[in-house]
Amino acid sequence: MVAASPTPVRPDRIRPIGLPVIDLTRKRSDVVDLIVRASEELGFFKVVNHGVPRHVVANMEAEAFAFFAQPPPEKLKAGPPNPLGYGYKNIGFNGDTGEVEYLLLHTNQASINHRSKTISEDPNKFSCTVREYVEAVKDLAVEILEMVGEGLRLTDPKKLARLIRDGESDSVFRLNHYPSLISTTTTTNNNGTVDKDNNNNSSGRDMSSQQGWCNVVNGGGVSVKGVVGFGEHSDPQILTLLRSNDVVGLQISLGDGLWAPVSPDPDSFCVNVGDALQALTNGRFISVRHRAMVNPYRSRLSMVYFGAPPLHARIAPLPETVTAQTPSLYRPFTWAEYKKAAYSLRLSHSRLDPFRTVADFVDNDDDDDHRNGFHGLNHL
Ligand SMILES: C=C1C[C@]23C[C@@]1(O)CC[C@H]2[C@@]12CC[C@H](O)[C@@](C)(C(=O)O1)[C@H]2[C@@H]3C(=O)O
Ligand SMILES: O=C(O)CCC(=O)C(=O)O
Ligand SMILES: [Fe+2]
Repeated sequence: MVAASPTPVRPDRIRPIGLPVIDLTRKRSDVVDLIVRASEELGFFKVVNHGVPRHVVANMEAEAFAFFAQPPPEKLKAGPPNPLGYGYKNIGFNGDTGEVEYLLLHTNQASINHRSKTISEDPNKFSCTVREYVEAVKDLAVEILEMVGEGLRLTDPKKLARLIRDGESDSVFRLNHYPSLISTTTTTNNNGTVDKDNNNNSSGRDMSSQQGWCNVVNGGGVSVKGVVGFGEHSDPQILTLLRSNDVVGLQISLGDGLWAPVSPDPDSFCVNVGDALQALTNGRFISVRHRAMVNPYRSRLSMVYFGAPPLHARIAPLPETVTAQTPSLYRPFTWAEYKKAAYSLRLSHSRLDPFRTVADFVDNDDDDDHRNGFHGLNHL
């Protein structure tokens, strides 16, 4: 019997492109235009001079690194994720995995206080640090959404921002740690002497396995290997604000197997349009597909705020985005309904498709057809 040859996987290609960086201290009307343009064209931009105090970010980063540096038994006390809590390698409930460990928290203060008890030996300090960070980043997300409201010329320009400002908002906060592939690295410190960096692979797992490796062709057309930390997906919420340390890893999908690396800048925030904002804008803004790769040499830490509406909030295309030429693409749904559907699907799935008004094409089965332009018929 002849063994079937494996289906060839088209290698992903890396295409470095200039991604939008928006200085929030520029003239407001310019900032509004730049935000709208980036959200329409890519669903992604970076913001600088954002006003989130440096010490707030530094304190959060220190707490996160301290947590992940602990031995596995200590970290496991904060798990398993339900989906909140400490998780390691498993993402969601449907078999997705990645070379990542994480803490997923609800931004509700009672929930943070409760979770902190299993996360830190000084739960008060941990919960205060998270509260300060989440408040500051939420204010930034509110500011951006108010500008989106202005840019879209909404009759109530603050309508979008109110969804995440609401005391009952279902926003979540995630700390992702991508240990480097080597457990001990040597670096040269300021004195010119050599340091051993043991903070890198503290997950206690065997990182030598080749699972999760994929072929990647870089800009010069040379095939290199990359390890996926957090696989391709879009974020379900309204707006995501991500800050990472100065280690490269985040990539934005340009479609067709092309990936744009995001250069790391600890002083900026990356902003992703999420699925809910794509629906609210009737498809005018794009919910960006992205992924995170593991850096072979240095551990990467990302701190991610996902701004979401309250569970009972109704999501439907805003009337200002629906015209005779651009009829409503999505049926109304509540955030609770959307979240439930999201958790029933795999990470890479197109979660908005089942909410489209028109009979459409989706490919939410487990093969790789969506990468080849094949689509199956959706609920007719
Ligand atoms: C596989 C899954 C993990 C996820 C829930 C889901 O079923 C599909 C979406 C995933 C995602 C991506 C963005 C955020 O990191 C996240 C918290 C979210 O809201 O949707 C995760 C979910 C998760 O890890 O629990
Ligand atoms: O860590 C990153 O850079 C990406 C993480 C991410 O996309 C997520 O947590 O949803
Ligand atoms: Fe994401």
